[in-house]
Amino acid sequence: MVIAIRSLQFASHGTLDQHGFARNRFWAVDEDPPPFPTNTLNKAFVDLILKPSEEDTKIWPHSFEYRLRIALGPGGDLMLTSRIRNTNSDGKPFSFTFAYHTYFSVSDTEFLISLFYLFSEVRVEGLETLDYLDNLQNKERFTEQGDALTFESEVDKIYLSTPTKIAIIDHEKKRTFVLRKDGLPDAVVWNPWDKKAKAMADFGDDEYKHMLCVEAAAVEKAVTLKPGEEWKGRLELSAVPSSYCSGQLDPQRVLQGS
Ligand SMILES: O=P(O)(O)OC[C@H]1O[C@@H](O)[C@H](O)[C@@H](O)[C@@H]1O
Repeated sequence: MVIAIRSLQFASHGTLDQHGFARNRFWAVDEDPPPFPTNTLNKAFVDLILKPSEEDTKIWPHSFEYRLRIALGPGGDLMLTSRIRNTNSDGKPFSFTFAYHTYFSVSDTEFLISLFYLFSEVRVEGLETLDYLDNLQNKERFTEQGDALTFESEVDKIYLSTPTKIAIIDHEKKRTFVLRKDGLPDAVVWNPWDKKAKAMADFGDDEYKHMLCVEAAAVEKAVTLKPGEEWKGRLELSAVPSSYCSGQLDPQRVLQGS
């Protein structure tokens, strides 16, 4: 799994370059972060901080502190907590969009034809029937139809008002990634598929078959902070064993399970 932080802008949803600048900067270790409102039992964590450089303020004229805690739970769960504070001294608010750009390694996103039926090895559950903005169609709004999401071509969608829990079910690997999120109402689902993969310099031609991006995000409505205000966006990722019988998956177990 690969994670990049897209802030203070998701993709082209703003005035900055694609995905903003936070992901391309060197972060410092935050030796003395302000306490978290709720204490976690996780002992394995690192706190990082990003403050704008002079160059950054030329492209985004605001002062901020972006704190990121990366924590590992005892079972291998990964917890990412971002805290962004407006430290402007000129009294000005600022707005930003955000996404945790999480790439998941999956067995095969393509449809396989088995002897008796057509099925996909990889499905996403939790987003069915929701509205989404389609990045491939000028961010037009549509409503998802049907059951869990499967993949047979390029996809680049921003699902809106999503539940706090989303599952990526990998039949072949018998593994489910569970995303739990807080403060991040949207979810981006992205796979470049074959043509775009070939056109991307940092992406292998066939890698689209074995990856899927499902990203906890705040895109449709930008977050606005007045000076002194802080925003928090949290993502928890776990990988749990999953199986299915007779080709049928039990989505309720995945979505309602712990
Ligand atoms: O290659 P990048 O800049 O990390 O972006 C990859 C993709 O990331 C997705 O999150 C976006 O929705 C896509 O539009 C974008 O192409």
